[in-house]
Formats: sequence, structure tokens, C-alpha cells
Amino acid sequence: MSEEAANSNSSPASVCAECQQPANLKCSGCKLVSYCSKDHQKNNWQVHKTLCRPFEIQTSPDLGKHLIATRDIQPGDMILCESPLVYGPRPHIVEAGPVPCVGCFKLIMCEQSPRCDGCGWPVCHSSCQGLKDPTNHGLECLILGLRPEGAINNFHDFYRQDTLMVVRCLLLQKKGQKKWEQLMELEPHLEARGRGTDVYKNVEERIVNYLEDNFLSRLKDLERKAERDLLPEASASVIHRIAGILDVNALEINQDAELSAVYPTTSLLEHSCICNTYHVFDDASQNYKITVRAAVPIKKGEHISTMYTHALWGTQARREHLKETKYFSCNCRRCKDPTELGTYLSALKCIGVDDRPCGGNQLAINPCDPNTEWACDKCEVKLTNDEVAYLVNKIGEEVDYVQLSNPTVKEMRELLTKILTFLHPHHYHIYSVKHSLLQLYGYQQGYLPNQISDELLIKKSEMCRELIEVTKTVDPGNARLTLYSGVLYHELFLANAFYVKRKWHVEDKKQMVLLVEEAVSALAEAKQILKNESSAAGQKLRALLATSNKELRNWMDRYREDMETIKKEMNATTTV
Ligand SMILES: C[S@@+](CC[C@H](N)C(=O)[O-])C[C@H]1O[C@@H](n2cnc3c(N)ncnc32)[C@H](O)[C@@H]1O
Repeated sequence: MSEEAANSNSSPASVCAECQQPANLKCSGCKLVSYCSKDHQKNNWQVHKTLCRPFEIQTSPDLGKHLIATRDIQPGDMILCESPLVYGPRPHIVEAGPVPCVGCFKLIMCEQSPRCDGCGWPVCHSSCQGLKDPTNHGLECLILGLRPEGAINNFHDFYRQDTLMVVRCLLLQKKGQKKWEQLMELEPHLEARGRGTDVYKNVEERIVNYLEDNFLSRLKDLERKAERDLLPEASASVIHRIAGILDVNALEINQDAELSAVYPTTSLLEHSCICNTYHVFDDASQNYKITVRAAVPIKKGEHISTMYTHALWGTQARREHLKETKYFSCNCRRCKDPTELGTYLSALKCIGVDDRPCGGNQLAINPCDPNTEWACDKCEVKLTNDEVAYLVNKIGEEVDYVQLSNPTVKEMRELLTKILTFLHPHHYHIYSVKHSLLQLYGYQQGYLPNQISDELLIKKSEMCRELIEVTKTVDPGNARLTLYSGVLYHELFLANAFYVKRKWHVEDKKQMVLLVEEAVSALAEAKQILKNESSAAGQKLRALLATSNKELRNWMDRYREDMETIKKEMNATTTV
């Protein structure tokens, strides 16, 4: 919780928690404690910070450590704000192309980039700010510099940024024992990553051997000469543990830099496929602090959750992903519900008997059982899980292939028609195709605003409304799908706006006013949803919203009188 966070307080009876004098400021985190000044709030922070948090950490056999709300929390309320224990380049292998600078994580081409003066690793600039910073590259530079030679080819094998998070974790032993202890307490799931497993072999070859051969063996030589431990714990088993901790707990920081971080308390948040928090990251100048806020109302006693997987995948895909990467089986209310809260994101159309579709939906009988049968909600037809998985995977491959090949509207519509034979109109593959298709309407040659037919504009608005409903159901607080939702609301605005401009003098004006009103609120909704989106795509979309807003205001200024008159008529009709 930020000690700076104080809001003006309307209640005159409050007294300052520090000096007991009348107080006008309230802690914006818990809104329970008042202060007479920011200085007194700062002074009181050491005492208040533990009380301020609206949660307690509990432990259960199913979940391990997790967070429970200790009071009602409103959407937008801060739940916690903290600095990372450690941050560094994402632990992903990069075999070719750009890699993150070890000082600032901006993507660079390692073959052509300058080198760090200390260790010789590729950097964006030899004076990059992060290079000397001990919380960043500063300390690891000493270890990486132990390898005297530099690369002349195979740069990606030689400079393995994906192993640096482990080095930074090991170095916590030097930087602060408390952080090291906090890190080592996090869940590594070693029982699922033991000798003989693929992940064990992978970590052994990819991280343990690389670090040992290139740096740690040299460090041991130095330790022997110096007759003291420079890095007391750096054995293979510690490295395996750290690799597990990183895989299970690290968060990817979405600032268009190749960066990940581990946080002491945020890492304890449990997963839910319909989660109740969102988080935002500060930038490098604030050391990538994270702020977790409530996305929806959270009642005292409820679990506080985040999402570890993709909110728009179907139940089987989400559960498999969680099992593979986080080693648990999710049993949240969305996973347990065959209709996924009425969205039908995993449902298939029933093919019926003798190729005569019955109009029903095929749904998993027990979605949390990997061998579940599927049954039609209208007729007797059943399918095995293997049959469903085969079909859904094949369709997924085709959808990926078409989407990656820069498709035309015609190709996308053909794909949609084809897969609608098998899948419910809200199946997640259909969602994905519709989401892409509606972004071609109005943009692709032949479908530009002055070319697209009235019918397709109406269709585009309908598709936006349909997908908005699905998105709102699985992500009610816009915790995860901000870009998807932002695009949908903006495209709904555009489709309505084009249509109204075209038809204002032709069609029923009341209908037109309703479309304008929907467009205005869609634009406002998009703006609200995207306000914390820090990615480049989010910033681009916000700029588009600003342009759209200007155009809308200009248009409305022109027709304001007309609109007012029609609205009055509409109100009068409703009142009568
Ligand atoms: C990031 S850690 C969360 C903190 C962890 N519970 C602990 O005790 O350190 C992720 C791990 O928590 C557990 N977990 C999180 N959400 C869960 C859920 N919905 N159901 C079961 N286990 C869950 C799993 O073991 C998972 O690998």
C-alpha cells in the first residue's frame, strides 16, 4: 500500500492516527484511517501498513497459501501494492531474432548491438541505466563477467538471457537475506518436477549446465581462492527449486519489454477462471511495483483471485494449461459448469442422427473429468471426449492457420461458415474468428466505410454486442480481457456511427437516436476499460478512441437540435 495514498476526507469528526488532531485526509487504501497531513501519514505507515491490507493469508490443503478478504472490498479498491522480490528478462528461450537488453529489457539484435563494459553481454547502449543498478544488471554483471571469452557466432546459445532470472534469484542471497528467504518460501512444485520428468531434464540442460559450465564453476574457483562463500547456495538442487518457483510464481510484465518479476504477496493469489482482481505495473522508474485492485465487489470472507491462463479459452484448454504449467486441477464454478456460465464457450453443435442436426448443443457431462462423455442437451447423441478434443484441435489449427495468413473478409467468412457447422456460435474458436472478422469490416479494401453494405454494418454491430455479452460474463470486471473488450466497444461505436451518418436522413429517426446513444456509451465504456492498459496496443487504441470521440462530438454538434427534438418526442411517448 502506498504511504502516499491519501484522499480528502469529508467526515469532520476524524482524528489523525499519528497525532490525534482533526484530520482531513483518509488512507485511500482502506479508507478507515485518517491523517492531518501527508507527513503524518508517511510517519504512521510502518504501523498502518499491516492493518491497511483488506485480506489475510490463509493456508488450505487444496490451495496452499491464498488470500481471503477481511472486509468488503469495492471495485477499484486497492488490495495490495508492492515491489518485486526480483525482476529480469523473461525465462523464455530465444533461438533467433531480438533478445532483451540486460539493462532495460528493450528488444535488441544481439549480433549487432554494443556490449556491456563489465561482462560483454549484448545491451542497447553501453551507458544503459540498468547496467550499473544493483537491483538490475549491476550484481549479475560480476558473475557474467567471470567468463572471459566473447561470442563470435551462435550468439543466442552463448548469451542465454532466459537463465538470468535464476542468476538474479541466486544473487538475492547477497542483496538481502529477507528477500531470499521470502523467495525460497514460494511454491516450487518439486514433486511434479522430479528426476525423470521432461521438465527436470530441460532445466538441467537449459539452466543448470549452462550456468555451471560458464559461470558457477569459475565462481567456485574464486571462492576456494578467497576461502569464503561468495554465493553460499548455488547447487543444482537450489537451481531446480528456483526454476520451479519462477515457473509457478513469476508474472510477465506487460510493458512491451521482455520482462518478468516475482512478488512476495501477489504470488500467493490463487487462480480462478472468473477472477475478481486486476493488476497494473509501474514502470522501471518505480522498480516495477505492482498494484492489485478489486475488479468486482468482493465480500468479506471471499477468496481473492487472479487468472493464470487465458480467459477466452474453453474449459478443457484452460484446465490442461493449468495442469501442465501450474500443476493443479482447477475446479472453479466456471470449470464445473458445462455451459461456462451460460456462454457456451466450449459447446459444440449436435450433429444429430443420420446427419440430421437436432438443434441441440453437445456439452461435457462433467467438465472437470478429463475423460468425460459429452451429451446433447436435446437428443440422445453422445460423444467421447477424444472425439470432441480431436475436432476442436483440428478446428483450432485451421483457425490459427487462416488468421496468420492475413486473410481476406471472404476467407474469414468462409471459415466462419465452415466451423459454424460444428461449433456453438459462441464457441471460443468462433469468438476468435468473429473478433477478427469484425475488425476487417470497415478496414479492408472493398469493405471500407464508404463501400461496406448496410447489411454488413448491421451485422458488425450485432457481432460486437454478442461478443461483448460473452466477454462480460467471463470477465465481469474487465480484469483480463481489456484489449478484447476495448476493441469490441470501439468497433460497435464505429459500426453504429457509420450507419447513422449514412441513414440519418432516410430511416426512422428514433431508431437512429438509439444507435447514437449506444455508440456514445460504447465509446465511454471503451475509454473506461482501457484506462489502465499500458501495452502499445492499448495506447494505440486509446489514441483511436480520442479521434473517434472528436468525430462523434462534431457530428453531434451538427445534429444536436434534431436529436433533442426526437429525444423529447421519444420521452413523451414513453410517458404516455
Ligand atoms: C502462484 S502459486 C500461489 C501460492 C501457493 N498457493 C502457495 O502456497 O505458495 C500457484 C500455486 O497455488 C496453487 N493454486 C492456485 N490456485 C489454485 C486453485 N484454484 N486450485 C488449486 N490450487 C491452486 C497451485 O498449487 C499453484 O501451482
